[in-house]
Amino acid sequence: GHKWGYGEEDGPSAWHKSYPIAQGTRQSPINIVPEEAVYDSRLPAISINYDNCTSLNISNNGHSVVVEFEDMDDRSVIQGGPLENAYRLKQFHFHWGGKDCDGSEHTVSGKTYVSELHLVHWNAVRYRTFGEAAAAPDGLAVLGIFMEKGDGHGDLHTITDALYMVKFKGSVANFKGFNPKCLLPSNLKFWTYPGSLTTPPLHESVTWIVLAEPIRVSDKQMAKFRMLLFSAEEEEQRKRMENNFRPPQPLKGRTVRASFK
Ligand SMILES: CCN[C@H]1CN(CCOCC)S(=O)(=O)c2sc(S(N)(=O)=O)cc21
Ligand SMILES: [Zn+2]
Repeated sequence: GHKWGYGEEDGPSAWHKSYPIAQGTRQSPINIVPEEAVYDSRLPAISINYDNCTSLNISNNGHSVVVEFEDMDDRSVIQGGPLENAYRLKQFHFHWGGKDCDGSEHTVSGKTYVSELHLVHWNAVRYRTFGEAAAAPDGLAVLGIFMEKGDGHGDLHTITDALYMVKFKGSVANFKGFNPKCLLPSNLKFWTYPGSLTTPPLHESVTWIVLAEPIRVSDKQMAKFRMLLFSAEEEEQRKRMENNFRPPQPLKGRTVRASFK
């Protein structure tokens, strides 16, 4: 696909030139306004069943740091909430800022968090491949978890301690045996709305499930995310990987539902 990034020339405000869907009717992220969300008492709780042995590797794709999972069966799935069937865990990744004033993609009444974790799942019941699902209106379900400044998160260090291995774009390292269930907050109350990928190709294929309770990340842990690079080892200019977030997009009449009052 076409080169895109988060800089002045190739950043979110320019993406529409190569990806016209950027100006579509169900784009993400959005600003969530809790008072305007519709409480839906019929929404079942989210059910998360992740197997301990499906994580594969951690990598730097030049846009974020990504942990990928084996997804040839239903060992690690999310279901319930707004989802009609089980969706398979494919990967998780993060978005963050350069300083602590912003970094998350979704905002809550205009409040930004220092980072946002995305757990990406695909509908393997209806689609044969991830790529097919990624382009289908009910193909993906992304669980969004806000990360706020605080004392270090018990298990996040497993990830931040591995980031030195994937400093450069294109680097990959073994990362087996990691179960992201340990990253979830204690309360799984959520907002949900129909949206899109927040990076190109910006497919309008995501059922977003955004948890209301953030997890905590320490200064030291954030510093390790910020030592990652957008650039590959052989590139001259070394650009720090930070501010890899898209700002909120127009709601365009969509309803955000809440699983809680
Ligand atoms: C840098 C590219 N990021 C993409 C890569 N994928 C999509 C394209 O795949 C086609 C085979 S993805 O479905 O893994 C995905 S989810 C999110 S987000 N931030 O909305 O959770 C972005 C992306
Ligand atoms: Zn994301």
